[in-house]
Amino acid sequence: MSSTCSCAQHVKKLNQQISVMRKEIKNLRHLIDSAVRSHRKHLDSLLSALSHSEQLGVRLYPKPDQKVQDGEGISLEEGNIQTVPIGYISSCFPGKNGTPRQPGICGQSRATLRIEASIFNNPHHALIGLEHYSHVWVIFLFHKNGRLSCKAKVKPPRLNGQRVGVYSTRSPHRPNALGLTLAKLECITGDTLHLSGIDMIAGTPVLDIKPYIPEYDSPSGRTDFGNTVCPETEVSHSGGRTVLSEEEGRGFGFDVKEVSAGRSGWRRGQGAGGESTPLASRSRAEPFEGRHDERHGETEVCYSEAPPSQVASWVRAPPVASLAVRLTPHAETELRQFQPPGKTEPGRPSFRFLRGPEEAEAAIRDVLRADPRSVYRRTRCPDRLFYFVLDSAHITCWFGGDFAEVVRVRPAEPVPAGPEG
Ligand SMILES: C[S@@+](CC[C@H](N)C(=O)[O-])C[C@H]1O[C@@H](n2cnc3c(N)ncnc32)[C@H](O)[C@@H]1O
Repeated sequence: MSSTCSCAQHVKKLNQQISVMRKEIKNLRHLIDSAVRSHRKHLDSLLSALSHSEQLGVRLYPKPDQKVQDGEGISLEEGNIQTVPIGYISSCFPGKNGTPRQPGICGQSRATLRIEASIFNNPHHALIGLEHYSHVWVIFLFHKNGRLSCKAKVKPPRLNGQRVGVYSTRSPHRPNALGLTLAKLECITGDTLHLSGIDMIAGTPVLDIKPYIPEYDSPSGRTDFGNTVCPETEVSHSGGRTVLSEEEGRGFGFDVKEVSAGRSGWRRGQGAGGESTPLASRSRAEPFEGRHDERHGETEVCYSEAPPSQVASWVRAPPVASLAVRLTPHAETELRQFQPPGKTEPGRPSFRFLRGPEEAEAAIRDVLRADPRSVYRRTRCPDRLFYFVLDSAHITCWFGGDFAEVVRVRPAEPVPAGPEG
């Protein structure tokens, strides 16, 4: 009897211990789950930061609470994409120094883009029909930005230290670090695009290519914009509206007189309560005078004939002047030593992209005319020598008040081959 009793007690005790252990296991599971979740979140943000900057093609794992879609866990609907470069730029600019700030600065700047075989079974098939276009949009990643930037205001070099909103500029330092360049399509050979007028450094990962179609992409090529001045184009508002005082306007280079003369300016399309003024529905062809409102210190200006598009005046009339460029006779002689691509006379360097010393000289002049120095270099250390590499030439120059002089042109170190080349 007593042995049956102690046995039952023993079983009861064991059951109690098992139930305690079950609870502990459950708690541990909870702890492990939440640790995994938080590590995943951390890992996700690290991976997305990496994928934004240098580690292209990194797969984002599904978030713990996110539905797995297409086996990838990446939701287009939430604005997430997995970027895979379709190719890498090979360009005559191996580094950022001296690379034009916009494609229009240096028409001779050349590059090639080979579509990766890993993207399509037949990469050249993806280019069929593109030969009918003269220009292409290149969408790329600023992979050499160093770190991601989320600053709302930036200081574009053309504004010489003044800050403006990042989205009013083409600064490389922006969230998502995407660049957009309109390049000339020289020709296509197989799976490779030959481009000119570029502002991308060698090794730039390209995410997409689209044909440039003025009928779609340029307001002057489109008819669907109609003849009205859209209220959204307004810059000057007040009371729930953005106010740009005359002084601020001038700070950014707007000039009322200039505007009245119909050359450039900003306009206001709505009244104080947001109601449309006659300006908002004014025809492009109708003349309209610039006005200054003394009470509010605001300026309301309209083009005498509204152009198809409007551009901030600092783009066309930057506070930084362009420079006169000259080469010393010694530098000129050194430049003449360079041969066009494919020529291999012993003892003389060859270009990889540029067609010869004349084209290189034109490119050097274009690059320097636009003053490629950072605002810091220009203002804080103007007397320092400036170096940049153009194709296979290493250029040394110095800057005076309103000129740049090339003093030396030497063969550059060979550029490494592969995606970075
Ligand atoms: C001002 S951005 C403009 C690029 C493009 N046209 C745009 O508007 O998006 C051009 C400058 O970006 C820099 N750059 C070019 N390729 C880059 C890359 N892959 N990574 C980081 N910076 C780059 C060069 O210094 C170049 O002068």
